[in-house]
Amino acid sequence: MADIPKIELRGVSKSFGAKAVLRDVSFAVAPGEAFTIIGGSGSGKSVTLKCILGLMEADAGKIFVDGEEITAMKPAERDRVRAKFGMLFQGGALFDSLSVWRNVTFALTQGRLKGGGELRKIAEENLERVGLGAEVLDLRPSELSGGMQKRVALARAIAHRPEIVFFDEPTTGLDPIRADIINKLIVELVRDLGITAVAITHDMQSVEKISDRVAMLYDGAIVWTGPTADLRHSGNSHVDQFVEGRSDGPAE
Ligand SMILES: Nc1ncnc2c1ncn2[C@@H]1O[C@H](COP(=O)(O)OP(=O)(O)OP(=O)(O)O)[C@@H](O)[C@H]1O
Repeated sequence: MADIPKIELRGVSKSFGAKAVLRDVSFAVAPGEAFTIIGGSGSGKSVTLKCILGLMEADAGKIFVDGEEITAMKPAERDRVRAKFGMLFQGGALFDSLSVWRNVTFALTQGRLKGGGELRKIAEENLERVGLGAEVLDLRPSELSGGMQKRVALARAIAHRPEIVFFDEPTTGLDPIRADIINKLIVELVRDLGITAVAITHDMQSVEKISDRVAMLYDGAIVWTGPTADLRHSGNSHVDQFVEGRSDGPAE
């Protein structure tokens, strides 16, 4: 059982009209591993994530979660698998018409209806995990700073105890200090809750802090995969250019 990847993509391809945006993408993420997909703008990171989440259909290839092929599943079966997923959206995607605690417990109110008191308690526990106190429970997201909003979004992503959490550009819009705090929190949550993490980002600090392993997408294809420790001596010119943030190199 230990050999079954938590997530596996085999030969996934996707085109929009004549434009191939994913070309034969394959990778596997082990249980408990933190895996990050890097790549420049338009390289296909978001489309990869959307295919795994089932928000987009791949044209070819297979996607497996815990050894089950989700690309062959009926919608109800897919929902069962999707219940294992948590998601931290790029902008946080909090509902400003709802209080912080209602935002954190939003996924828990879908289907398994719990009483308000119980939900509030769950919100409090999860907010505590991300370093926020009970004083924020009744505030609206707009009353919080960007860094605090990100924490609330993190608390929401983990509140239903997902097995796999997807992080879409987790540090976007944060200054380096707050970005570092969020990166540390992600590392702690992944470790403490035994989560498998899949992130997409172009923030190198975030990549190095949160990932065990990295894959680089270039023009829709995986051009390198390896441990984070090898990123700075990958021997791959695309990775070098990305890591050093240079404008000269294979990517124009
Ligand atoms: N719904 C769509 N219809 C047509 N083209 C799309 C669609 N979604 C994405 N694309 C194209 O697919 C390519 C890959 O996009 P994607 O959003 O995955 O890039 P990305 O690596 O996430 O970039 P960024 O870092 O800028 O978010 C881009 O050329 C984009 O224009």
